Amino acid sequence: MSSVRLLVTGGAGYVGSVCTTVLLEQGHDVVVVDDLSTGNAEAVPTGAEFVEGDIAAVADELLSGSRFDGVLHFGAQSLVGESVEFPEKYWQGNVVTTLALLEAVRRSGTPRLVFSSTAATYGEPDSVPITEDAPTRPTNPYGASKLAIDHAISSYAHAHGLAATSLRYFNVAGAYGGAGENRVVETHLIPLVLQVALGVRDHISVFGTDWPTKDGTAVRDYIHVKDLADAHVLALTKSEPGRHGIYNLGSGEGFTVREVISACERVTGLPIAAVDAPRRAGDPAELIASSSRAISELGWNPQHTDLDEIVSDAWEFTRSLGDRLHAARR
Ligand SMILES: O=c1ccn([C@@H]2O[C@H](COP(=O)(O)OP(=O)(O)O[C@H]3O[C@H](CO)[C@H](O)[C@H](O)[C@H]3O)[C@@H](O)[C@H]2O)c(=O)[nH]1
Repeated sequence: MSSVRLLVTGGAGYVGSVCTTVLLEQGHDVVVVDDLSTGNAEAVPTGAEFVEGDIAAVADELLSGSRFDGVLHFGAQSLVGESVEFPEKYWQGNVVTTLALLEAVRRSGTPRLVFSSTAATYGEPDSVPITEDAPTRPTNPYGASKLAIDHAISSYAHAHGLAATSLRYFNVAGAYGGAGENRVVETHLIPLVLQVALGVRDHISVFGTDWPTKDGTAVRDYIHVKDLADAHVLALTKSEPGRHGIYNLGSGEGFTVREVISACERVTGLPIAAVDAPRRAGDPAELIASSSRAISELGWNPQHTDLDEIVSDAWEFTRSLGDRLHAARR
């Protein structure tokens, strides 16, 4: 793809910052917009122009002010447990904000949109691996809000000729180009387990040990954030006006929570204390992706599917945070 000008929402967050790094490496011109409600200004990669602000408030002015070739929309509220407790944050922060962004895209005639959708749109699957034709029955407001947005994007694509793509991420992990998982409030399994290895936390809670899985703990499909970023670039290149492509992105292999903890022990060479805990509200038992549509239609070719490699990159990043993590937990 020759050099293009792109607006990245949520570019101070984990996935958004890694994608921005990859887009900059490929010579594209990137403007990041982020309200820093969950991201860090220092995560915005050098070389990107940074606009601090609420996406809904600034999108119209930004997109109509100068021509953009596309928008990559990462900015979102994305914690399953929190969405059960505070659904309003998800309907407002995800759906209302994205509707404002879609209107700004339509009014400015911006031709392309890539949206961060999620495995949570499927809910508890009838069978795995999950294809894009599986029923969408989200089990939490987070997944429901992302599904509502997917529907809105479809109708905008069909009515207004937008070239749109929704990428349904499974469990993103790992690090790339100095960017990794570094949230103010961390709830994700791999960074938390690695914080135990680093001595920042004394144990990891295992949410649910009575799931119908091989060791009773929940199964997830972990995808390396660099492979995910590559899929975004392909989505920009391959999307067509008036069409909304939906693609699952995972490695196709499921690992239980206990297997992830073992991988972290292997990679770090350190023992990790785990304590059994009740199930977390809104969690499904097992999520494994079929990414065959992304592979055949987008030409996606994931390079980092080995769990130990994903954990190893995450560990390098977690160690680089070192003292700052200790200070934050004090
Ligand atoms: O301290 C913890 C944290 C997590 N888990 C378990 O580990 C698994 C993975 O949990 P994460 O919080 O790391 O990830 P989720 O599967 O909840 O969520 C991920 O997948 C979702 C789709 O289902 C969304 O896309 C979300 O943004 C993304 O982070 C789950 O079974 C969870 O219950 C624990 O046992 N202990």
